Amino acid sequence: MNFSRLIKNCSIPSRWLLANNIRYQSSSAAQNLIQVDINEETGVSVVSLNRKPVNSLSLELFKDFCGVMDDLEREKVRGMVLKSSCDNVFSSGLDITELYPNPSEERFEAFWLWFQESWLKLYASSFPTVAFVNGHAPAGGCVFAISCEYRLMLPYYKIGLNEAPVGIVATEWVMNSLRAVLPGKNAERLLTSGRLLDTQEAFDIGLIDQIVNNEEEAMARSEEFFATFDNVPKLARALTKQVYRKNDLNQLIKNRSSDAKQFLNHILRPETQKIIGSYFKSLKDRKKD
Ligand SMILES: CC/C=C\C/C=C\CCC/C=C/CC(=O)SCCNC(=O)CCNC(=O)[C@H](O)C(C)(C)COP(=O)(O)OP(=O)(O)OC[C@H]1O[C@@H](n2cnc3c(N)ncnc32)[C@H](O)[C@@H]1OP(=O)(O)O
Repeated sequence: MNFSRLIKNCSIPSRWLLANNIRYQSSSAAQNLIQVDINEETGVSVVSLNRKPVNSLSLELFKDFCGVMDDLEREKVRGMVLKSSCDNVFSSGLDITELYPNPSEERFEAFWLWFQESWLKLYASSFPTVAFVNGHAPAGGCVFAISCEYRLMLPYYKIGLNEAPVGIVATEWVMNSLRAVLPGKNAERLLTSGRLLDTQEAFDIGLIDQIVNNEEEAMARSEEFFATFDNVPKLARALTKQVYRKNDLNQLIKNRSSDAKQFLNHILRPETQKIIGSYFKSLKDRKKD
């Protein structure tokens, strides 16, 4: 695969307003990896990640997610609630089988570029976004949540960026998304310790905005959040958000290719493969105990 062509096809245009230049083709219509439900009355769209059993994030899921985001931009939805349709898990993060054992360069580059693209589309979406964290949200799952504008979470689950203990160094755009939600000191501690916080701890440090007890409450709180923008012209709101987030977006847009190469080099290092391998084995072994 020609890497520079792939980058070009995936690139956000220089205006960095999001792009319809990626031709979206559902990679997995039969698998239905993302479910979308638009409420015609309220204009709110509920997007459910649906890759059983734990919403691990694969290349196909990222592609489908980008397609859904393009559709919602075209539909001019009033707001989006991102949730999971898996029991107890919002998303278990990147699909470890995309990282281990020794992924092919071609697959990995495509995987990483669609991950970047998913983040760009979510982080710069013109419509307001709420993450309803209705299950555990480690690593890449937390990245999805912190890229939204508002976070609601059910009690007794875990959220955080546990990349470091898994042998992965979070990339700068992920760190920037966290810094946008948490004051510097707490963000750095969360990243360097890789600690997963329970719902109450996440609320106490401001990683999530509200604790909700069920989906009904989550939808009511989301509606309240969307209503705060009802008297704001849509374009002014969208541009304000995008200009506010411009530095974070540009950091990735300018470095997409090197970001992907750096991550691939890091993942393919024998020491990294060894750490991810034993982590993955421990996940599997947990079940046998
Ligand atoms: C130089 C470097 C530059 C840049 C680096 C950049 C960036 C980083 C930015 C983002 C990076 C993210 C990295 C990741 O996301 S790595 C993934 C990390 N995820 C985790 O650590 C979570 C692992 N999973 C769990 O803890 C539990 O599964 C969970 C609590 C989510 C759910 O528990 P539950 O008991 O309900 O289910 P399980 O029995 O554990 O799981 C069911 C089966 O699913 C498999 N599984 C779980 N998670 C994953 C995964 N992430 N990928 C693939 N497979 C996964 C699990 O093994 C079970 O499989 P079977 O045993 O049934 O075969």
